Amino acid sequence: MAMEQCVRLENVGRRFGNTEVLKEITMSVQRSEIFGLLGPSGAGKTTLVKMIAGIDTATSGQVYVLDQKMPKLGMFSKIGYMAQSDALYMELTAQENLQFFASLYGLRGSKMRQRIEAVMDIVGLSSFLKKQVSTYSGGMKRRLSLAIALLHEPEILILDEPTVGIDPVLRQSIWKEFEQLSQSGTAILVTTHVMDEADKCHRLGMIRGGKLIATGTPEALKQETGSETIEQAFLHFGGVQA
Ligand SMILES: Nc1ncnc2c1ncn2[C@@H]1O[C@H](COP(=O)(O)OP(=O)(O)OP(=O)(O)O)[C@@H](O)[C@H]1O
Repeated sequence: MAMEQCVRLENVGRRFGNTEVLKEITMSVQRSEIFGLLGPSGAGKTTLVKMIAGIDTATSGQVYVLDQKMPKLGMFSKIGYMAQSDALYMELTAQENLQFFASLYGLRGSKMRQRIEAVMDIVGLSSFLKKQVSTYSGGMKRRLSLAIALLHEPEILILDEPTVGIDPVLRQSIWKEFEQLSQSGTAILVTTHVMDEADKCHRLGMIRGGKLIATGTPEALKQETGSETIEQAFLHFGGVQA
């Protein structure tokens, strides 16, 4: 059966002035797939996901989302994007934040209420709905940002380090939710440098110095390099012997 590609990158590059931050990235993310972008700080993960989300533009190559060339304005309703830094209105309550973003996505009335309830339940914040966001901890803000990205049931979910500052128990339940979303057809692209999260992805892209140095399932990447862990496999592909 042919796989349905939700995201497709062809020789994508990005430079800032004379600095080439991403080089000839070719990869794809399929429907129902959790694809992890793994790499050290500064590797280019955020730059790459921003181009897929349509908030930055490649300087070379092509980015397609659902067969549409990005950036494209109308695509924002199909994409849920959780940035690395939280874009929340601190002086408003969580509920007001959610209502604001829900209205941008055209959600109204009972559908809006139902989605707000559902996403706050997923991130374990239901009892904090009416609290002002300025009183939230860092981890709670991350969870609220994730709730916002899930509001409009996007076909593609792009999550830039979604579980930073989130405790292990909740992190596990959030990953279960990612698994469920993927089973219901959502394509999920997640950046991480947490190795145990990398193991939960269906497929990984290892990125280092702006280059995609390897792609494959966690198992295949380990096998190919004779490694016991993803970390060792990463070091191997990066030219460092563990
Ligand atoms: N607007 C910009 N202007 C100039 N350089 C930039 C800009 N945005 C990113 N860069 C550079 O691009 C490189 C990749 O940054 P990026 O944020 O994509 O890395 P990352 O892999 O997401 O890192 P982290 O895990 O720390 O978030 C870095 O060297 C960064 O300094």
